Amino acid sequence: MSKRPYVLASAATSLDGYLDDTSDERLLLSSPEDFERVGQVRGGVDAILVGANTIRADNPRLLSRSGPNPVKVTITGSGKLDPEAGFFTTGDVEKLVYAPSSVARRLELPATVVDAGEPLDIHRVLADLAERGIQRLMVEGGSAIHTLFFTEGLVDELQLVIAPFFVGEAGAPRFVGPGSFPQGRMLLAETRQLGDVVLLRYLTGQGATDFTRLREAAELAENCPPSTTFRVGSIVTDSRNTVLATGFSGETDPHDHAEEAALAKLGNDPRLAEATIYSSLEPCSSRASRPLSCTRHILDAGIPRVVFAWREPNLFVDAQGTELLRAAGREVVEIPELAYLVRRANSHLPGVSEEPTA
Ligand SMILES: NC(=O)C1=CN([C@@H]2O[C@H](COP(=O)(O)OP(=O)(O)OC[C@H]3O[C@@H](n4cnc5c(N)ncnc54)[C@H](OP(=O)(O)O)[C@@H]3O)[C@@H](O)[C@H]2O)C=CC1
Ligand SMILES: Nc1c(N[C@@H]2O[C@H](COP(=O)(O)O)[C@@H](O)[C@H]2O)[nH]c(=O)[nH]c1=O
Repeated sequence: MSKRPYVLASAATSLDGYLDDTSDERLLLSSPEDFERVGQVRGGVDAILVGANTIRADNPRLLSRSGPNPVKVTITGSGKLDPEAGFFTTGDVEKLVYAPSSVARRLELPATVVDAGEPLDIHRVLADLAERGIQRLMVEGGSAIHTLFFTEGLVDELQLVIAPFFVGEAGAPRFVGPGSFPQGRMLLAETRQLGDVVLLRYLTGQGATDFTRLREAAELAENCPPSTTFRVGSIVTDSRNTVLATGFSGETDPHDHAEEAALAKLGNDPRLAEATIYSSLEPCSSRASRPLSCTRHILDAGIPRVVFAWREPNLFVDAQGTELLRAAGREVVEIPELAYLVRRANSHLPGVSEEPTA
């Protein structure tokens, strides 16, 4: 399977599940606080995708409110896009238009037009985005686009905002249309009130797997003996999410780190070439008590994916595990929503409490 970006679907709906009404005016569903949040989420992704109809209906600019502006992406079957639309004229960023081969050939727009196959193949679009260095893609809709991404099983995370009113118009676009959607319940990772709307953050697929396994890894730290350094838990899984080994700080010796303890149980296991290592704390990059850091152990074991919750604060050393792993081409996923569990397990350390401000 070809690589694709992490896909974050984002939508605001009415109580009865509509994305918009039937008027020509764009319907504001989000509260001011939520529009601010959406602007910040845009600043944290590499690219943002909307369907051609949303460009025609809303004339969005798709700019961030903090951080760099993301690359703008759209897909079209007809090629009917106005070169004067805000999508093309705002933001000093690359604009990508994916179209079927027959349309891409003749399309002239102030953007990079990409042939996406005949008919357009959404998997090919995502593989191309990954090749262009897009690791995190925000998909803002509309209805046809959300339906396509969900029914193709291409969503890792959904950020759904519910506005406190009804639309009630049969012709208005729903969040998604009919289709064959992935089965099973998504994992509710967060709820948040923003003014008079509520944000529901769901994880699916790999996102849900990572969240669940990392929480289990963090809970393993409860086994650590009393310590004057970090209390960490780690789990190594294979490509099918089967647990290969677990470890925690101080497991067999007071100097053991969690990742080191887990990896010591696996030797040169060939399954490590497709494994994921979960560690509640970012893997260490230098050590006083042992010659090899956990980052070095992970690199030497050939593990391609690392998932952690809490960036190592510079209490003892200048931590660079994430940077070193990424520089070596390893995928590093940070899930800061679970960092509170790790801070709680380490509240014996100076300046650390469950709250992020400490
Ligand atoms: N509340 C919210 O969060 C949001 C609301 N919206 C609302 O959603 C509505 C738009 O939704 P909708 O009408 O469903 O349109 P979309 O924005 O989902 O765009 C649909 C268009 O995308 C292109 N497309 C989709 N799938 C394919 C495919 N497989 N191959 C080729 N092209 C494809 C087609 O473009 P073409 O026609 O050019 O061939 C199609 O008409 C608007 O009213 C907008 O305001 C939009 C985003 C967010
Ligand atoms: N109406 C609506 C959304 N609409 C989305 O925002 C896009 C326009 O953003 P901008 O470029 O900043 O003008 C629009 O095209 C659509 O994708 N989003 C939301 O979070 N909440 C809302 O209520």
